[in-house]
Amino acid sequence: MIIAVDGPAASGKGTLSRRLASLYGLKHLDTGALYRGVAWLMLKRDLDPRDADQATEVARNFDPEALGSAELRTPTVGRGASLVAVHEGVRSALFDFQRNFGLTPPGAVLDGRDIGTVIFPDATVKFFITASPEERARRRYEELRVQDPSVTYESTLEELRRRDERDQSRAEAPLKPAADAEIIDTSKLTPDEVLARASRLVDNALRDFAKQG
Ligand SMILES: Nc1ncnc2c1ncn2[C@@H]1O[C@H](COP(=O)(O)OP(=O)(O)OP(=O)(O)O)[C@@H](O)[C@H]1O
Ligand SMILES: Nc1ccn([C@@H]2O[C@H](COP(=O)(O)O)[C@@H](O)[C@H]2O)c(=O)n1
Repeated sequence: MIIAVDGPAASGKGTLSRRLASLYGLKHLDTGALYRGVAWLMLKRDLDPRDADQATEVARNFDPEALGSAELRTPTVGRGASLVAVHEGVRSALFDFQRNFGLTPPGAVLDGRDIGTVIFPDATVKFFITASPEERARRRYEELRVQDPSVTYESTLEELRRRDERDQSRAEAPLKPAADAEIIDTSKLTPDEVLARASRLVDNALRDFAKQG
């Protein structure tokens, strides 16, 4: 079983994905970490994430050690990730890794921006998790200010809007809900309520699958 979970930054897709994976005994892949990893490797080597050839080269020789970096979740790396993510070469270099991860038993929950539209258009169930920019900025600000007291809510909201715009308007695999995705707005829902809503849909899909035999 493949569960695709897409949505904008800080919408709660990682939280839901981890909980779905645990509930259904599946693996979980945060695909944003791959783009963050490419950006982090480039920044560490003083390379410009806007350079398509260099970004593609780094993605083709991706070093999984990057996924362990403590700097992966910083705003600078997040911004770099959305810059490397526009390059077609980077996206195709990361394609096989994501497909292979999902297709290896026992199946997986993958969260990102293009899982239901590009990576697994044939996913068993697809979700598009969203929330208002203000609520997403509030959540991200609460996380970031623990590490860096100089971060402000206003700068977090501005960066989040800029990232939404870049992710939605790029030519390659833009952020948008798959036509057959269930859209969940988490602005006024607790993580438990989001899980309850999502798992009802997964249970229905599993029931339909069992009936088909
Ligand atoms: N339904 C919710 N209500 C309130 N807070 C939530 C909810 N879901 C997640 N959060 C919190 O919001 C923050 C962002 O959530 P999460 O990391 O799951 O988002 P994300 O969409 O995966 O973000 P990113 O794309 O940047 O990785 C976390 O601190 C998480 O605990
Ligand atoms: N499937 C994906 C996942 C992520 N991206 C890009 O990476 C940036 C960081 O992602 P987070 O989920 O860690 O916030 C994101 O803004 C996207 O630009 C992507 O393109 N496709």
